Amino acid sequence: MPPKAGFSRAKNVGYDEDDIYDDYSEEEYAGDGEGEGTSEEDKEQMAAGVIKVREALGSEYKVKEAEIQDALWNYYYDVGKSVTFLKNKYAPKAPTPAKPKAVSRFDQAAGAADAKTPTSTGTPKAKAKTRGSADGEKLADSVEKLVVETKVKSKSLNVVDEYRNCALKRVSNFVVIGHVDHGKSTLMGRLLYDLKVVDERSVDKLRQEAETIGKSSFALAWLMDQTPEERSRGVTVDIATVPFETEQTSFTILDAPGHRDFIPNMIAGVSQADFAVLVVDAQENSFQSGLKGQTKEHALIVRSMGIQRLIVAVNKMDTVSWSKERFDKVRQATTAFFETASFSLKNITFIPCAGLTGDNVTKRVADDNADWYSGPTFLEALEASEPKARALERPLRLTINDVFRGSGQNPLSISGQIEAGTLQVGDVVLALPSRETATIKAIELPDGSPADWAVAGQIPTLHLVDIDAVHLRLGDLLCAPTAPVRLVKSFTCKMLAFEHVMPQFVDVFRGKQQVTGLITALASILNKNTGEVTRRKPRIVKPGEVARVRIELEGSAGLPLEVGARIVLRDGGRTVGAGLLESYT
Ligand SMILES: Nc1nc2c(ncn2[C@@H]2O[C@H](COP(=O)(O)OP(=O)(O)OP(=O)(O)O)[C@@H](O)[C@H]2O)c(=O)[nH]1
Repeated sequence: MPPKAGFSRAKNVGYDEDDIYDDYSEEEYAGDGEGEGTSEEDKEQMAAGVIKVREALGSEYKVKEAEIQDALWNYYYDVGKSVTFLKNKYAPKAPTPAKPKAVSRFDQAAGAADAKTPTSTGTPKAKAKTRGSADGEKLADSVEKLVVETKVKSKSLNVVDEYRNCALKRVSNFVVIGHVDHGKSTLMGRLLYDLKVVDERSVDKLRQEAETIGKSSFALAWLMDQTPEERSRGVTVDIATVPFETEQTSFTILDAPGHRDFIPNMIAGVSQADFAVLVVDAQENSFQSGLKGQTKEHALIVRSMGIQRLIVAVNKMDTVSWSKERFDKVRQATTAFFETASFSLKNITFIPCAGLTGDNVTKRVADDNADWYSGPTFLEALEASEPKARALERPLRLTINDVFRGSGQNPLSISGQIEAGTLQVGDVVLALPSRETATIKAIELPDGSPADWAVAGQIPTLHLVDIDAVHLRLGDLLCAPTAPVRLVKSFTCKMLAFEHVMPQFVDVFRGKQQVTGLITALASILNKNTGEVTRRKPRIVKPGEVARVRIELEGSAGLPLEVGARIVLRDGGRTVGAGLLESYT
């Protein structure tokens, strides 16, 4: 629907019109000459829209009529998008505790550094003063003083040397993506079963449980989907991280849900992966619905999050009698799409397999109809996938996947992937966005063994002290307090558009962290391969185009972002684009 005349675009989007509309004459912007007032049709649509939005919001949300109108106008009378936007903006607040908000220890430390006082945890400073420092400078002194307060002893190891001198197995993490029901969990369950990661008794138990609810084929999938909620619904609702080992490699599976409602979880999984396994159902009808659904969306997200290597498991081959023709068709149809999504075909391996029967998963397919296939098994393709280079020398960055209460000795634990740098017992880490510090009391590796240190690529469990659980949430970032990540409120990114993109509201995701933002300016369209500017100040970005856009985040918190960070933009439950942060202010 075209922009409607009679409302001032600038009134609720808050950007400088000149930035965007420089290229366009007044007439062009005003559409086809209906700029003088609101038409009857507009008024009717607006009135009907307001009623529908009010209904959808219910009595919980106290939103003024003018705000609803603004939202409807901004989203061209799309009720769904307006409701999502208003719900995000006016989510009912939890009752605030009577106690005034404590200043985080990080801010206290920053304040202390500013004041150059010798004590690290002295009286909280005025907010304005602490903020400046909390954004990254002058912290080293204060943080060192915080370390002194902890009772956890550090061995002060040179972790990079320790790592280089020990013969650790290669670490490789992969995300499993694909349309709902194409068999992701079953394939992973089969892999774990055949590699004897799970014992026969547990599988028998799951089989019996599955049979009692008449879904015996789900037993293998349940090895991956462990929570009771997931079992009763038969879908995966969060990222399951499951470690397993082969002779050469310590793998971690990041099993992401296929439903579109859970795409934010998938984004979080993808941002931690070295490569991706895309599971595609070989059957014609399912394959086609996947192409219209999450098969494409997931593959695009994966590519825009910087993943180059893809294993395409053409699954359920048993249901198509291991037909070479069917396999070739799936390969052809997906290859065409991968090329447009800027994948390099040399990095893509297609494997025909059947997770349910186990054929071509860890052992070669026995079916005579599959004589035509002489390529690798799924497991061999996993082994052949090189993990990304690890940034060991950079400051610590770890995204939290899980926060939980461990044993009595370890009342607060987190797990997550170290994206960059190293850590060791006794280290003080800074949590963002809470700006609280914590001390690492103990480290556990994915196989449950204790460790003195861990490095980029690994997904350790950290037992923490000197912090309260309220300061740590899924998706938060732990970083080196001496080199903190900035909480960014506006930035420029290079974005691949999945849908038409204009100046509009979007949900900005950094992994699982999410903040509402506004695309305030479309600066230019770029050549996909060279990055050169091909057009300045476009009015709209079309699906498949790469553009440089400016985004302002709402609220005061911001997102912890650095140059090179990958972000995903969603709107009303759809992924509209994904990008790479180029600069921020
Ligand atoms: N015949 C056959 N059925 C399979 C195969 N793999 C999975 N299935 C069946 O397909 C259905 C869906 O499998 P899941 O593994 O739960 O699919 P999923 O992609 O993990 O689904 P979500 O977790 O909801 O995203 C189940 O009934 C499986 O038993 C296969 O290789 N052959």
